[in-house]
Parts: sequence; C-alpha cells; structure tokens
Amino acid sequence: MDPITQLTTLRAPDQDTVDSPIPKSRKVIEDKKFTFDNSFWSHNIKDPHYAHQEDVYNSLGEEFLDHNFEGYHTCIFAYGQTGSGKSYTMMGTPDQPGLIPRTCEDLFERIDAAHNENSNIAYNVRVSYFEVYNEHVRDLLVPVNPNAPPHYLKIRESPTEGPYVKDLTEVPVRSINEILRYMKNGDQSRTTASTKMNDTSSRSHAVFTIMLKQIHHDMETDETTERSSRIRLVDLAGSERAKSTEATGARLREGSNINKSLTTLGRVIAALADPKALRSGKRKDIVPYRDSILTWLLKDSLGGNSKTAMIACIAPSDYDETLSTLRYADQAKRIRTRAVVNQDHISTAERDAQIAAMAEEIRKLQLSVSDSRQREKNAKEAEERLEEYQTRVTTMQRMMEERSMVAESKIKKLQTENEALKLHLKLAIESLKNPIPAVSIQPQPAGEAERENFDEFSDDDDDEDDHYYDDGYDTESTAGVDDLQEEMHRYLQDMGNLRKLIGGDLSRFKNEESVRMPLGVRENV
Ligand SMILES: Nc1ncnc2c1ncn2[C@@H]1O[C@H](COP(=O)(O)OP(=O)(O)OP(=O)(O)O)[C@@H](O)[C@H]1O
Repeated sequence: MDPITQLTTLRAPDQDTVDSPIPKSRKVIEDKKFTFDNSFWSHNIKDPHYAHQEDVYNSLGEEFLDHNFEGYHTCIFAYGQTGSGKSYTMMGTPDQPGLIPRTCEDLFERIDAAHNENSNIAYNVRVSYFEVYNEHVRDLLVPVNPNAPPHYLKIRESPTEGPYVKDLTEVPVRSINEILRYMKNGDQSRTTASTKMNDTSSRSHAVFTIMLKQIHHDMETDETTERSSRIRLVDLAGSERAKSTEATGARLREGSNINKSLTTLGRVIAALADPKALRSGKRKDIVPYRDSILTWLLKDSLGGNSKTAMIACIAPSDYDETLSTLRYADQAKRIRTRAVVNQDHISTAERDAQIAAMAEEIRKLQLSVSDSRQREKNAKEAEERLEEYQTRVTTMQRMMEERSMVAESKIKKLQTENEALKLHLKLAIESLKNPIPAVSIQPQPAGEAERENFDEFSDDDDDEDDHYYDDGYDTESTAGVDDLQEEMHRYLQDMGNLRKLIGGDLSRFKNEESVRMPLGVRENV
C-alpha cells in the first residue's frame, strides 16, 4: 500500500502454492492494483508506514463526526475476512481504541466545548446496539438470559424514517464512560449469546448507532432549530462465510442466512454502483434491499440519505478472498449517496401547534387501540366458542361412530339368526311335503328287526334328522300340518318385519354418515 498515492497492490502468490479447485490454465493469477480514498497499512509496527488507530480516526472518523454536527447521517462499516481486523478497526483494544470509542470520546469533548461556548444549544445523545444473526435481530443492550430462548425483534418500515427495529432499546447517554459501559454490556451480551450459539460473534453483524440531536433556541426570534444525525458503526460478519460450501443441516441454514445478508449486500452494492442504472435513474426499483435483514435496515446508509464509508480489511492470507474484498470496495467506491442536512426550523408557536397535533394523534391512536383491543377480545371469544363447538362436534361424531359400530354388529347378528331360521324353515317345509309314514312296530326277533330297519333306511344318510323332524307329528293328522303352516307364516311375517327394521337401521346410519362427512374428521367409519 502506498500512503502517498493511496494505491493498493495485491501481489499474485506463487502459482505452485495456489490451492484452488479451478484448473490453473483457466485462472489468471496476477498482481492487481486498486486506488481508494485512503489506504492504511499496519502489518509491521516498526515500519515507517505503519498506520495506527489514531491515523485511521484522523483521516476518517473525525471528518465523519464533523458531518454529524452539520446534521448529516453517517455510516462506517468494516468488511473483510475473519481475522482481517474489522473488530480491531471498529472497537480496537483498551490500549489501542478503534473508531467507535474514539468517535464517542470526540463527540462528548465537542459537546462539552460547545456548552462552554454557547449555552443556547442543548444536546441529546442516545445509543442503540443490535446484532443481526441468522436473519434475526437481537437487542444487545438487553442482557442475555442464559435459561431463556433468544428474543428477536421485528423490523418495521415507517414512511418518514424508513426501516427500523421495533422495540429496540435506545438509551440516553451523557458521557463517554456511560456510552462505553453500554457498549461493553452489549459486547458481553454478544459474547454470552455467541458461546451459547457456537461462537457467532464472527458470524453476526453488529450495528452500533449513536443518535445526536442538537436543539438550538434563538431567544431573539423565539425560533428553535433542531438538527438530528445518526452515526452508524457496523462490524460485519466475516466475508468468507459468503462462500461457505461445506456446511450441512442447521449450520448450512445458518451459513446460508449469513450468506444471505452478505451476498445481498454485494448485490445491493453492485446495483447501486451500476453506471447504467445510475444513468437511467431506475436505481431505486432494482436495488434488492429487502432481500436481507441487514441490507433492509441499512437501506438509507447504503444508498440514501447518508454519508457512508466502507473499510475493507485485508490480511496477508488467501489471494482470492483478498481480491474479492478489494473488488467489493472498488465497487462500493462508485456509489453516490444523497445526504441532506436533517434540520428543522420551528417557531415556538409552530412547535406548540405541532405538540397539540401530536397529542390529538396520540388520543386518536389510543382510541383505535382500545377499539381494536375490544375487537380482538370479541374475536377471541368467538374463537373460544368455535373451539367448544368443534369439541362438541367431535364428541358427537365419536358417539355416532360408536352407535354405528354397535348397529353393525347387531345387524350381523340378526342376519346370522335370519340365515339359521331360513334353513330351519326350509327343512321343516321339506319334511312336511315328504312325510315319513308311520311305522307300527311289531315285536320281532332282534336280528330280523335290525335287518328290516337296515333295508328300509339304508339309502338315507339323514335318517336320524328325519326321525327328529317327524317327532310329535302324526302323518295321518292334517291338524298338526295346519298348526305348523300357521307357525311358519308367523315366522315369515316376523322375518319380513325384521328385514324392514334392518333396512330402516341401515338407511338411517347411512344418512347420518353422509351428514357427518363434510365435517371432514374421519373419512370412513
Ligand atoms: N491493524 C492491526 N494492528 C494490530 N493488530 C491487529 C490489527 N488488525 C487486527 N489485529 C489483530 O488481529 C486479530 C484479529 O483481528 P480482528 O478480531 O479485528 O478480526 P476480525 O476481522 O474482526 O475477525 P472476526 O470476523 O472474527 O470478528 C486480533 O487479535 C487483532 O488484535
């Protein structure tokens, strides 16, 4: 790196040492040169070109803080591979504080100095700190409860303020020590969560925001001037995660989500830097801010109302990773944002009118909130009633199923009895049609009687049954036959009634089944 020309040269590694899946013949590995607004080199502290933390702050942080006091929003984000020095640049160490602590220190020094000069200006400083991990936003100013699941915040978009994190803690701060304490707590919370979630610190994006409000009241004109500026300082996840290919399962999902933010950031930067889109003025429609949480939240900082700087951190390691980082930075360099001073002039009368209008707005909102609460309550009650009704329907269906099962077994039993009776009747009628003549038994010598009986019935296997059905009936007597026929008639009538009953039962159960089918709980019973 040349600190005079700001030229950065990436030296091509020795071809034999390049470990790449792309065949050497297709890949061009050569020295690459890039020129940036500033290039810092801090590899060897003994070198005269060694850039200290102070040098970085003096050439970037200080200028950005000037913009904040002028009323501009600013954003500084550090991009690069894990271990390339992003956290060192942004936070630094207690001995070598980075951009964030230096900015905060300078901010309060300037406020103190301004107070001494002009007592008509009031300063209001608030800070927030959150991280985006796996496409979730976590408030770093809320201590982590190790026994509770992580609490994630939602993103909302306001027509005036753009995308913002709902319910994010914003604390007022009055001194550098206070601000550093909050930051330390935030980092502690990030570390606790990271230990719980498998060291996420290098896989999450940390966004520290300082809101500075300067309220100047002119006693002579009774006018108030309000300047609001936002200082965003972002430590991104390691950029090599954007290419991770070996992860599987949950790690893959997590990786792909982290990739999502980083790859979308790449696409956003590419879209914003695209000269064609810039010329045609269609840039706004094609920038995929909403494709990831990070780019959505940084929308304004990346391509809107903000003065933004990207610090590309590189370390002497992988040629491809370093080249990719430098290309990213080269593209980002071409982005032109449209920062405006965020200032409001307002007279006391106007301010009072504004306050009254806001109070009215709040009153209306409160009314509509209580209205919607009532509606919510009604909806809840209706839901409870529906649930109760559904429980009752289920119970009824179960009862009908049980009844149907009982009826089916009854029908089966009746059908079996019916079959048996039919058989019984058939045999009885046959025996009536073919009566067996009465046999008068003469005393005979035992052997002869046996022979005669044998001759007479030897061709009939059912002789025993025949005797059984003849029992009690005198073939000479027609009265016995009449009785039997009458009884058979009654039997047949009973059978007819029974059939009707069974038919009735069956059609009723079928109807019940068709009524209950649309409820869709069970298909078959
Ligand atoms: N310019 C520098 N001078 C001295 N030490 C440095 C410098 N840059 C980085 N380091 C040291 O290198 C190590 C890795 O740096 P750092 O943690 O800042 O990397 P990182 O890019 O933030 O990594 P991660 O993505 O894992 O957060 C740290 O020990 C840090 O102190």
